[in-house]
Amino acid sequence: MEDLNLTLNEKEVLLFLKQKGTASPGDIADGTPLKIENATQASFLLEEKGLAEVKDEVSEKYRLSSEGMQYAKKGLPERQVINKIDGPTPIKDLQEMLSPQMVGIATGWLKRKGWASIEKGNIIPATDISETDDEIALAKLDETAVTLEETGIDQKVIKDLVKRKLVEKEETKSRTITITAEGRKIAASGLELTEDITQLTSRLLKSGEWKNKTFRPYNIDKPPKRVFAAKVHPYQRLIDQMRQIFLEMGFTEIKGDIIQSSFWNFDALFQPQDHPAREMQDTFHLESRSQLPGEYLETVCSMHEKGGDIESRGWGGKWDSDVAKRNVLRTHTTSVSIKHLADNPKPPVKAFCIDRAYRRETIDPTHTPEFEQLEGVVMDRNMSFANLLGCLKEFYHRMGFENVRFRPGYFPYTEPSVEPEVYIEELGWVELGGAGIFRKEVTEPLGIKEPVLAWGLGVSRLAMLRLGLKDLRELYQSDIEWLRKSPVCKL
Ligand SMILES: N[C@@H](Cc1ccccc1)C(=O)O
Repeated sequence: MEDLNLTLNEKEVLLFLKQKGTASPGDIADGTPLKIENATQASFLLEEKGLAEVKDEVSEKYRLSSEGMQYAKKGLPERQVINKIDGPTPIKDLQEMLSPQMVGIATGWLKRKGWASIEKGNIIPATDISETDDEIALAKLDETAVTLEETGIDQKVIKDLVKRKLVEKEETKSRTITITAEGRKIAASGLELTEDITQLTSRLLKSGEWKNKTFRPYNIDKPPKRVFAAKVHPYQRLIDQMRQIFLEMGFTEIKGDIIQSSFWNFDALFQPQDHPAREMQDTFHLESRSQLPGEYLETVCSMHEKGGDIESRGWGGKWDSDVAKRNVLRTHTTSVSIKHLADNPKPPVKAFCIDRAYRRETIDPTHTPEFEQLEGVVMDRNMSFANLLGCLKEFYHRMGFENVRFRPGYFPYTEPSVEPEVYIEELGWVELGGAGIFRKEVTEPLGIKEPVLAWGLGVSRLAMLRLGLKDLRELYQSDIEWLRKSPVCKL
């Protein structure tokens, strides 16, 4: 006998079917020790092995509605009307005899069936008013549901009766299991109601029971379940790669608070207090307030109001320290850079920060209110604009972008300012952030004497390009199929 590894339940079902040929799961449950669920499950397994066939059918049954029951007894409204008259009769008289409602229903059908015509408020009966199919059908039905085959009623006739709400349709699902020729062969080949042992237990060994048991052999043809190895999220992998590049270029990683005072997020960066980026619609403002760093208050205030002691006119107007105290979710990681510089005003400083920033953006395929930035600063004697461009170029080269260029840009805190762009096949030049040399208006009030190169690069943009995504949101949604498909590396 071919080894089919039948379970005890499958054997039960097969032996039952051997006698009955065809049975429902209910029949099997009645005739074996199995529950309906187990009988069903075993039947499907038998089907997979070609020993049985499972068939699901929906059968339609019909029964009279309560209205239908009444008419089956007294006749359809049109029949009741026609029975009451033997010549032209005023509708009004009929309405009194029966009911206005009944006559209302009847008139339509009288016309449709050609049993009567209606003229000037009179019903004039026709000569031939023989029994119609719907009446015959009505007489055959009652409150127990039956199939059309059982009654011989025509499909079209029953449909009309259902539409008239005189008959109700009931759908019942039924499942039958039929043994196949192969199944019969197996069932007849001395099938025993014992189950193969799949696990050898210490109990079986100690008692010696194992000697009389049959063991299920290994099935080496069965395809194993796919396993998915754990891996680092592709976005995290890219972030780690960027981090690694800056570390290798001799930078130190810095971290800062997500909640920043407006002072560090805006004022220390010489952003005027009436700058539109500070508005509610662009920035997440918090109710809490921060203490301001006393040592820089006067210098920053003076820089904003009149340009401090340097050759600058400042923004003019009054600088309000209460505005600077307001907390925000950092709108850029530049707040982390500037605080780090204030804390470390002596050269050299070479630091980067790769972290989240927050802006009030309407979410769409290219905007999310949370996103990552790659921020960096270099402060040292004789640092030049050329050093800045070289540094960024080097980073992008190491990321695998060959063509890098810089377009003039504007930020309130840098001069000159540029926007680095990389060239992507199919897309052309893609802008990837901002960079520049911090203005004296930024560095002076914090006691920084050397030039500072600074940049803030978009990380998620770069990730979209590298991972071939059309929608930024995929980076944050953990779509399991996408994650499984994304390669760990490309060769
Ligand atoms: N903070 C800027 C980027 C930037 C950082 C540093 C210098 C110049 C520009 C931004 O978020 O877009």
